[in-house]
Amino acid sequence: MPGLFIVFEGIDGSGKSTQAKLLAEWFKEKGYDVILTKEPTDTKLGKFIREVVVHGSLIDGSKLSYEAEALLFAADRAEHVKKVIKPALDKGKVVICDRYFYSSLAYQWARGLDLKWLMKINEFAIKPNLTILLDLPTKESLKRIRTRVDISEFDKLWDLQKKVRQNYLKLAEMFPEMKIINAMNSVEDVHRDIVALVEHELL
Ligand SMILES: Nc1ncnc2c1ncn2[C@@H]1O[C@H](COP(=O)(O)OP(=O)(O)O)[C@@H](O)[C@H]1O
Ligand SMILES: Cc1cn([C@H]2C[C@H](O)[C@@H](COP(=O)(O)OP(=O)(O)O)O2)c(=O)[nH]c1=O
Repeated sequence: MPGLFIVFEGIDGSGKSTQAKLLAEWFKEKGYDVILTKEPTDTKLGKFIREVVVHGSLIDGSKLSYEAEALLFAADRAEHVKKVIKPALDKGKVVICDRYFYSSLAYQWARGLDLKWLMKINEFAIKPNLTILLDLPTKESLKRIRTRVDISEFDKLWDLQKKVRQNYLKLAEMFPEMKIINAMNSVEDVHRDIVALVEHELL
């Protein structure tokens, strides 16, 4: 049986890591063979990206150009698809991924890069069976991650997150596999809504 590929997307603090873990547990309890993965990956390349791009440039633009950032995320994804995601799907596993190419479209588009170019450099990325967009107001997401962000960066992060949220909502109109879940509810209620969506769309 071919595997199932499920992706979580959303702005920082929308609950992706929390919900991805809960859904992986849910599948495991049903007897499925599940892998839980994320982007940037935990490889040397992914760690490099997190260090140089995410922490170096979350706000003010990194030492790297935005084009170079986009290509780095795409390079990490190429390795991820080829060495982790596709082999697991070929073995019939459920692959749950916290961020995927939609993050590149939403975030690098917000940096002013051309959407068509971003789609081109990610065209190798296999399409998920289901992409879950956890949507919530920027204000709430920033409240949830306030401990992670240096207070001096807050305003610029606010602007970026607002733009990224709008981009995600536009992407949801472009990609039929992307479904919107209200991330404002409690952890349990969001999980319940996600399970209902998975059962309706995939099982
Ligand atoms: N539905 C929710 N309601 C309130 N807080 C939440 C909810 N989901 C996650 N959180 C909290 O918000 C923070 C960010 O959650 P996380 O899953 O790390 O988000 P992301 O991976 O999207 O950045 C964590 O402290 C988490 O415990
Ligand atoms: C995968 C990916 C992430 N990103 C950004 C989104 C996040 O700010 C950061 C990834 O860090 P992450 O640990 O996912 O942040 P969070 O858990 O708060 O969502 O990198 C891109 O800009 N492009 C991409 O292709």
